[in-house]
Amino acid sequence: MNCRVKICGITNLDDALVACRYGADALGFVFYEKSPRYVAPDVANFIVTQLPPFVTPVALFVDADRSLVQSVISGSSRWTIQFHGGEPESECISYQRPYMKALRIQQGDDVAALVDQYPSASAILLDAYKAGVPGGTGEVFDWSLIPVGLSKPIVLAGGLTPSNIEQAIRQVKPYAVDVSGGVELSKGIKSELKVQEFISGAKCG
Ligand SMILES: O=C(O)c1ccccc1NCC(=O)[C@H](O)[C@H](O)COP(=O)(O)O
Repeated sequence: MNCRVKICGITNLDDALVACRYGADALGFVFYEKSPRYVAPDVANFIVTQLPPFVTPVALFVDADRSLVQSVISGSSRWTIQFHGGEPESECISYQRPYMKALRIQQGDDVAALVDQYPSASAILLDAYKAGVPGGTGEVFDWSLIPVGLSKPIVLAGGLTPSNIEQAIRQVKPYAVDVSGGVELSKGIKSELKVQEFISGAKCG
């Protein structure tokens, strides 16, 4: 299948290097202080200096202050940004960095129309909607809501695990997949075995 893989919720160097060793294409760092996967900007920027080439670090924000976004991305030219709140396109584009916009999908959504609101995005991440929780919910949404022929590359997220990743890729055919809770031992700490199984399922399944 050879789908690209982003491992999100990286909080420490060991987990970052394990994910890279098994073939992760991107690593996500959560700069949302209410998250159990929050990582301090200086820790994340240190981890970025240790990453091998061709692995993209992704800085995840939820309706963050401009000063926070600027301070994180000024630490490395390698950062791609993931906006996981209600940020409009005008805000996302204003940092002049490649970005993904996360959309939290629920029944009744017109996914194509939502995607079309972000013509400047590199990709759109589709995650499960859960009231009061901006992300990392561990919940799967109804993949049949995703139409074929969307205008942007799609990163599928939400409740993915080593057990459902092959089915997800077969059904949705996304550009990439994104996982956090499904490869954890505990919140913010990754399981080497689950990371290995997940990436192998996404790339070889
Ligand atoms: O992971 C978090 O704690 C988080 C908090 C606030 C906003 C987004 C968050 N994570 C976003 C991600 O990119 C997750 O990978 C995505 O939501 C899927 O999470 P999961 O269902 O646990 O795989």
